[in-house]
Amino acid sequence: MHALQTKLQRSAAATSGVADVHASCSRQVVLAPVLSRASGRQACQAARQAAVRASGGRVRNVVVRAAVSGSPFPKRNARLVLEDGSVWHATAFGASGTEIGEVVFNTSLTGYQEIMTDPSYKGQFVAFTCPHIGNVGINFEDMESTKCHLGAIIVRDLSCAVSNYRSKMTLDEYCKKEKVIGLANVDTRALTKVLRETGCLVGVVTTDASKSDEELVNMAKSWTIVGKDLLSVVSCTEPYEWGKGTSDEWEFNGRTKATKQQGPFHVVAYDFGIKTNILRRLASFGCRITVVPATYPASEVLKMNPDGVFFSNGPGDPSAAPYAVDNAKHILGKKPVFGICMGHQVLGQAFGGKTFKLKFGHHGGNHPIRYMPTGRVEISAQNHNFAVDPATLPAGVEVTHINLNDGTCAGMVYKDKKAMTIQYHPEASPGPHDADVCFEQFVDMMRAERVAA
Ligand SMILES: NC(=O)CC[C@H](N)C(=O)O
Repeated sequence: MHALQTKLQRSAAATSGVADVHASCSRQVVLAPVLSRASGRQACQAARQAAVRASGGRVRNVVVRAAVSGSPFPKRNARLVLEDGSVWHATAFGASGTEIGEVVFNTSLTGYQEIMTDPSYKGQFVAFTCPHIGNVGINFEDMESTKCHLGAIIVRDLSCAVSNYRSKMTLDEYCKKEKVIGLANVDTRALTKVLRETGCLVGVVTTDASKSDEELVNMAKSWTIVGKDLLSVVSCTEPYEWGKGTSDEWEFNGRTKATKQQGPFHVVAYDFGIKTNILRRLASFGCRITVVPATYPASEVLKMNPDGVFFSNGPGDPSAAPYAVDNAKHILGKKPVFGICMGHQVLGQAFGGKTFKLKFGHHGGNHPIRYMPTGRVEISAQNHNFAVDPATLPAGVEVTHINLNDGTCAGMVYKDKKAMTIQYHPEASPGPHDADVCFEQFVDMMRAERVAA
C-alpha cells in the first residue's frame, strides 16, 4: 500500500508540475497543492490523471483535493503592528519587507484590483472587510493606473484558486510583481472594529522576524500621513493627451451620445493621481483631455484655452499641497471646473473653505449620498479620509451632496465661479454607476460657457 501511495505521489507530482503532491492516509486521495501558475482545477485534474495512470488501473476513483491549508504558498510569517501597541500575526503573501502606512478598511465586495491600483491609496494599507479576496485573480483591463501605490493589503482569507476568464495572474503573483506586502489570515472584522473605535491608526507591516514588536510600535508612533505632499509623488511628470472612452458595455444610459455630438470639449486635467476610468468616462462624454502634472502652472493651463479644467482624485492630505490650491484659485472663475475627491478638497480650499480629517474615513462601494436639489439618493463608491468643512465655506457655495452615513459634505457647486465638485467616485470603478451623471453636468457647464462666449 505504501509503495502504491509513493508511486501515486511521484507520478502526480511529475505530471501536474506540483512540487509536493502527497497522498493522505486513504490511498485514493491525492492532495494537489495549487501552484500559482496553474489554476486549482488544472492542478487537480493533472494530478488525478497521473495517479490513475500510475496505479495501472487498480485505483480508478482517485479523489484529488487542492491542499488549502498552508501549502499553496510557502508559509511565511508576517506582522501588522499598530501605533496602539497591538500586534496582529498573519501569513505573508506577495512581497517581503517592511512598510509603514495608515491602515484603512474598505467595505467593497468587489474590485480589489481597482482599489489596489487607485493612486489615492499611496501611504495607506487597505484591510478588506470582504472576507474572501483573490478569487478572480488579476486582469490587464481593470487597472486604474500603471502600478500599485498602496503599501500593503490585509485580507482574511486569500483565495488560492482563481476563477475568472480574464485572469492573467494570481493576486499573490501580482503583489510580488508590484512589491506589495500581503497579509492573510488576519481577523479583519476585529481589525475593522478597532479602527472604527479608535479612528485610523498608523501601522507597520513586516515579514522581518528580526524586528521586535516594540521597535515596530515606535516606528508606527513616529509617522503620520498628515502634512505629507503625496500628489507630486504619484502624478505624471510630463503632460499627455487622452481620448479613449470606455467600451460599449458602459453605455448603460444612452447619455454619452448626446454630449458627444456637442463636443469635442477640451479639458485640461490636473493629475493628482488620476484614476484611468475618470479619463475614459470624460472621453466617453465627448472630452479630449490634456493631462498635466500636479504642479503644472495655472498660467500655462489657461494659455491652452481649454473648455474646462478638471482636478483629480489623489492621495494624502489636501493641506499639504498648497501649490494645487493656488493653481485652482488662479483658474477659478475663468473656466468651468470640476473636482473629484482630492480635487473636491483642493477646490473647497480654493473657495476659501477648510478641510479636516475624518475619524476613519469613507472607503467602500455602498455609501448613500443625497443630491440635495432633487432629493435623489445615489449609492456611491468612496475613498477618502479628509473632508471639506461646510461651516467654513463662503456665501455663494452650495453644498449639493450630503453623505447620509454621517452628514458630511459630499459635493458642492459654486455657481458664480462655474465650479462643481464631488467627494466620491462617479467613474464607478469599483462601484455603482449612480453618479455617472456628474460628467454630463460638467459637459453641460462647458457647453453653456461656449454658448455664452
Ligand atoms: N480618493 C481621493 O482623492 C482621496 C482624497 C484624500 N487623499 C483623502 O484621503 O481624503
